[in-house]
Amino acid sequence: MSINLTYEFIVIIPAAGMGSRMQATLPKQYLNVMGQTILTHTVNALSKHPKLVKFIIAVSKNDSFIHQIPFCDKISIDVIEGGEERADSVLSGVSYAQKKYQPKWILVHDAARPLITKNDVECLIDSLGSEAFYLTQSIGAILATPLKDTIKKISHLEHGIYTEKTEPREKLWAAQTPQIFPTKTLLDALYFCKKEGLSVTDEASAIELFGGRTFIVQGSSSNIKLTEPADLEYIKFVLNKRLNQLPS
Ligand SMILES: Nc1ccn([C@@H]2O[C@H](COP(=O)(O)OP(=O)(O)OP(=O)(O)O)[C@@H](O)[C@H]2O)c(=O)n1
Ligand SMILES: C[C@](O)(CO)[C@H](O)COP(=O)(O)O
Repeated sequence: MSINLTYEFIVIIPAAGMGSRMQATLPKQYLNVMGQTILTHTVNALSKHPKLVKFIIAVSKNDSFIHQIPFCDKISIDVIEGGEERADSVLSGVSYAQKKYQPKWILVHDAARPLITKNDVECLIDSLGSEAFYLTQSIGAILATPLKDTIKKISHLEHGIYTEKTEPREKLWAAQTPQIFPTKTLLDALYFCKKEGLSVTDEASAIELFGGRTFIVQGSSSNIKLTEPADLEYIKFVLNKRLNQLPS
């Protein structure tokens, strides 16, 4: 498959988690909603954007589900082995993509975020060519949303936990995915964090620890990550509305 790596993009989809917080009988990315797995909904949602042409799905070593999923033939998928932590799965995916396709840019999107929209992906990709991206000297971009609650930094004592002074809410946003970075830089940043034993929960954190800056694009509050049981009810509700084109 030839990929026009100037105007087309590859997406790493970390899907090797166990979904322990979900407390389900199978990993949450394989839970069935309206006849399709969460992972299928996520891949289908991403594939609505014409510039996303290759999906590299990182699954756990003993995954027995992925090859039973009937993805649409038009969607080009490579399946690789993920790792112990999310960052390891992303590192495996980016390393594989770099070796096989040498893409200039790479996107990373959680399998557990099935409500991503074509418009949000478009806004993220478009931001790379914006004056603001250039003027902020950013090297990549992420979707994120402003917080609705006041966030408290905590400290622990044996008697309980208490609050510490923290940043004002206006300066704190909730990161989502997709996150997009130059492939080589992201690969170097993830290797650096791995080598230094620095635990990161998203790609932007690795880039920041590696000395880079990340541009923020406001995403949709509906682009939640399936984490706990209550999230599944919301995802079912939104998917049902979209599939039945009810006004949101
Ligand atoms: N070793 C891991 C851990 C997580 N992920 C993926 O990273 C995404 C976000 O991670 P998270 O929501 O934490 O998923 P889990 O680790 O499965 O959830 P939990 O922490 O509740 O076990 C998910 O799509 C998950 O499949 C991964 O590819 N490899
Ligand atoms: C990448 C992410 O979805 C951004 O909010 C989040 O960090 C994933 O965290 P998790 O603990 O692996 O779910």
